[in-house]
Amino acid sequence: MISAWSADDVRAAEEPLLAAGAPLMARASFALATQVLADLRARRRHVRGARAALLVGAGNNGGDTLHAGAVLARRGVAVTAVLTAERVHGEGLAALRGAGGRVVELAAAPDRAPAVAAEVSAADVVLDGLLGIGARGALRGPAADLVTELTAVVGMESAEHDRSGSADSIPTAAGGVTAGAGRPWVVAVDLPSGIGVDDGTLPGPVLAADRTVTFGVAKPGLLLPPAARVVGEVTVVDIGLEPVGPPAVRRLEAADVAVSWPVPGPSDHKYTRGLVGLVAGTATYPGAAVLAASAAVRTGTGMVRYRGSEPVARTVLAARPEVVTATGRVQAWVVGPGVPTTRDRDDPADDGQHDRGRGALAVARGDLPGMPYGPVPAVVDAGGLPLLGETSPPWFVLTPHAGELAGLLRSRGEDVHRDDVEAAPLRWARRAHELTGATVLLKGGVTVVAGTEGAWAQADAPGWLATAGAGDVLAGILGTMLAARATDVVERPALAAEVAAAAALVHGSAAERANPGGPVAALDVAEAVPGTVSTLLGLR
Ligand SMILES: NC(=O)C1=CN([C@@H]2O[C@H](COP(=O)(O)OP(=O)(O)OC[C@H]3O[C@@H](n4cnc5c(N)ncnc54)[C@H](OP(=O)(O)O)[C@@H]3O)[C@@H](O)[C@H]2O)[C@@H](O)CC1
Ligand SMILES: Nc1ncnc2c1ncn2[C@@H]1O[C@H](COP(=O)(O)OP(=O)(O)O)[C@@H](O)[C@H]1O
Ligand SMILES: [K+]
Repeated sequence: MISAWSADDVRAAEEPLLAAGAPLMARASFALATQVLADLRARRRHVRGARAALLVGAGNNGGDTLHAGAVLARRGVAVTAVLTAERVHGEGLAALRGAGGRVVELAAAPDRAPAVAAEVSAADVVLDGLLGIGARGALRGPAADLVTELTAVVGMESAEHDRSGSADSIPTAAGGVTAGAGRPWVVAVDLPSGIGVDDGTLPGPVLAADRTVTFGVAKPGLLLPPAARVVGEVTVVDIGLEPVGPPAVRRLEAADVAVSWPVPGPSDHKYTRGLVGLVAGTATYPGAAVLAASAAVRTGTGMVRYRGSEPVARTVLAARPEVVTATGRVQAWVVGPGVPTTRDRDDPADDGQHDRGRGALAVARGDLPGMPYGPVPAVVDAGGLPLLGETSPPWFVLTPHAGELAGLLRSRGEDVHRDDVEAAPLRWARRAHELTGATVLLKGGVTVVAGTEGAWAQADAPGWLATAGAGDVLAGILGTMLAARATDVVERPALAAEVAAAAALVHGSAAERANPGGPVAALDVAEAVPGTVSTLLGLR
């Protein structure tokens, strides 16, 4: 698991260490320099003679960068520091000068930004030390001018990396092109300057990194979209920080999902494994029912009970003969894939699914006295979202994409559109959780989950997963995972968010497995789930 703490929590963790005289900046800058030297060695034969450009801001982030630059200069790297503020970290500057580094004072001559950017872009490696956790809002002044010029020269996309990463690395969510000749390797110091440290927003110009060397612990902005696209490979270096309190954002790794996977034992039978009830598909969208049912079956449910019109049920059974249409006990409901979003009960395209969906959600909420089958978790997707009541329990997991989330929020009085959600996914997922009470899984290239305790950000899927029906597959996977742990999820509401994050990991990993490095169809993703799960379980 990768855990990220807010800027305030990091400062609070630093305080006692600094008071005790711990050399945090020395540790941070030495680790940074060591990583930069390793990257240089990997990219060219000799470190000696390589050119490094340091982008230096007013604060300690610039201090880290200057100290690291001094280490590089002593190893024979030709180091130039571009100072974007009139006052920068004094000790760091003295160290760099003492090691033979060159200094360019951009703050004194801001109109030189284009010429300085051209020089910086000719370096082998650029260290972005303009802003760290002290960042407030978009980059301003000479730092903003320089980054704007640089992004025009070197581009906004970061380089492609090995997705597997190393033990202390977070695989990138970016993708993109390999940093080739003519484009410097960009290393962000603590974080790419100008990202929203705690919310992952991109309020202004940001130089996309190939690697981020972050100190002590990850910061939320490194995991969250859209900033997660510009962080490159994240390397967390230990400087002795131990934040107290829960992390703000977490990311599950495969091994985390493996340890909590419910593996059936000799005393299990289909009713103990969890039954999924599925209200999905209409005559207009029968495929969604097939996809969700296939995914639920392939994730290892005890049984799928399908609820829908007879022609759609026949289509589902033709694809998945394991599915049952008889009514009975259900441990988790999936409501809404392939169901139209209209609120009109008389819509002929509705096929009766709105009424079935409302009924299922009432059972899942535990609203029906005398009904023995609730409360149980529910996945509420697509056309199920408008069926929600004013408030929902946290064991309901809503699975909108950005457009659907904006619609849900508008229906509750927020003036928000798809673009707003895409610019600040965590903020709006949280808002939807506050307004509805439900756990909210917001789908996207990085999937964000907001629940009763903290948030999750999963970046497991290749871009190829952005294909019709992929969301229906996720709904089926999540339904099975919730059904298997139904009692726990209802009793411990925070668990719903963790299971949702785990489902996003399984979904993304299955997409990668279905056709590594190439296009996938939604049904192929469902078919790849059993193999994905056995590979995960091999990690136990
Ligand atoms: N504490 C420690 O010992 C350790 C700290 N460490 C390192 O320190 C970093 C945090 O350092 P920090 O607190 O000095 O803040 P930092 O991010 O460098 O910048 C603040 C400066 O930037 C300015 N500024 C703010 N927003 C701006 C904007 N949008 N555009 C332009 N300027 C802006 C702001 O000016 P102000 O807004 O206050 O006028 C202020 O001058 C941390 O990320 C890590 O790298 C490690 O070495 C471990 C040990
Ligand atoms: N750029 C991307 N990279 C990786 N996964 C993506 C990307 N865009 C979307 N996805 C994933 O693809 C799925 C699309 O779901 P959705 O939009 O509901 O499609 P549909 O309604 O057609 O099933 C989601 O799980 C989402 O997280
Ligand atoms: K930085």
